Amino acid sequence: MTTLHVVNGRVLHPDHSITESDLLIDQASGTIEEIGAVDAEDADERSSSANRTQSDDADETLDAEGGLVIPGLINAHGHAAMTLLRGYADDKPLEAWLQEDIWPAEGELTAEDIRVGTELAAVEMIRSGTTGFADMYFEEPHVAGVVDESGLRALLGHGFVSVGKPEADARADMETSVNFAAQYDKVGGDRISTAVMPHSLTTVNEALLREAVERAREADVPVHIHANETEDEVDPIVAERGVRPMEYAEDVGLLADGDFLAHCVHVDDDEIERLADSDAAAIHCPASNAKLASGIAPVQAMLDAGVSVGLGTDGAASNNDLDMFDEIRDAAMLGKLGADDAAAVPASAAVRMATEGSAAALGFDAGRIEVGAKADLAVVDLDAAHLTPGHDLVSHLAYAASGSDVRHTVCDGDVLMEDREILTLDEAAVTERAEEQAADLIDRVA
Ligand SMILES: CSC[C@H]1O[C@@H](n2cnc3c(O)ncnc32)[C@H](O)[C@@H]1O
Ligand SMILES: [Zn+2]
Repeated sequence: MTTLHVVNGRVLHPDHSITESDLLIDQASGTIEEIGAVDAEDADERSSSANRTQSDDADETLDAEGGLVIPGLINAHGHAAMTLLRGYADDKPLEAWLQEDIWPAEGELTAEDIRVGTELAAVEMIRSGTTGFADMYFEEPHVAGVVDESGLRALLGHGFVSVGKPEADARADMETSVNFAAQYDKVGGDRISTAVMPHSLTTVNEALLREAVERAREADVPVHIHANETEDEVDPIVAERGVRPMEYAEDVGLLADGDFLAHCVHVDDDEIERLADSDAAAIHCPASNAKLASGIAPVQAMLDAGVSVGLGTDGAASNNDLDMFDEIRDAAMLGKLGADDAAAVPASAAVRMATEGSAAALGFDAGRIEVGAKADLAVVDLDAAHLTPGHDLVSHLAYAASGSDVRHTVCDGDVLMEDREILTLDEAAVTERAEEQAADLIDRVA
């Protein structure tokens, strides 16, 4: 058994208590084997040696001295390759942003753009302590290649739309989504899983939506979709069908175990109850919802009702970064504003959303530091002025820390970043290539 020892740090446990503990990780299974109390003499000896050393029995050691070992953050909704469109179109509401800027640019995307944009996203995520993500986009086999190479964990799907397309093209798009999900689920291990991904309740027609859901059930994969993001998305459903979107979603077969719905901003009490009574999860995207002025999701009400809630950045073009620490803070801040209650969405709840909540939504056996769970974790360097004094480290995670405080990132028992150096991707080459590829894309759009 090859092992990774994470030593000398403090560990954030699932109940949010914190102890000085070491972790023993089995790299073959990628799981946490032991969480041990620290032997003081051992700790002194180890901290004086190199950061990650080959010990006598050939195991690796990762030094977390002065750091807090937390579950790797999980970005449960996004469009990774949209990093290439970061800052390309800002300060517009969703519909205008998509129609006037984003969709025309996406019309020019090549598979290579998507590969490069996803690599850029992977660098950004690893750097900021994100170990797992969901991706709804195009050319997903190329996204899977980047996931494989980067060492991250991901749930991937081809997003499809039917509006504005001939029926045959829309059907082919849906087939691509179903086929990708069926072929790539758990391909080469358990770091890659999939879902069928209709874009939204309003951009896919009812017949194709029903069929896609049925096909997802046959393939034994979940469905991921945007829902109730703006009022403009809710109103036509109410006008045409006389029911609100969550009732329509249930009617087409959605809200089953494993399904997850991005945004859920404009949900009324009945819809919150439907979500709570279902086994589906809502993915809160506070920064994107704020930037596009879509609204403030009733997150505390959803949590109170028992809805399973995860956290996501959405794409980098509506955020404009993939730092989940920002997202945690935004969830807490906007949760309070939305509920008009400073006690709403406390630090602990926001951190849980980005860890256990997102893991549960995506079906990852991660999001918690516990024996038997996947060894997906980040070490946050606490030795910084903005994280001093250390009265309450969960408060710091939510309100004071940022992605740049992450020192090490580990996924599936493998070290992806050590001492702020990414080991699985060449960061300088990725960013340089992304700059060129983005410029080339914009030239093609013009
Ligand atoms: C069909 S692949 C995914 C599709 O979604 C677009 N998108 C990005 N952000 C949002 C959002 O906040 N709401 C709805 N759709 C969004 C993305 O540009 C792709 O076209
Ligand atoms: Zn989205």
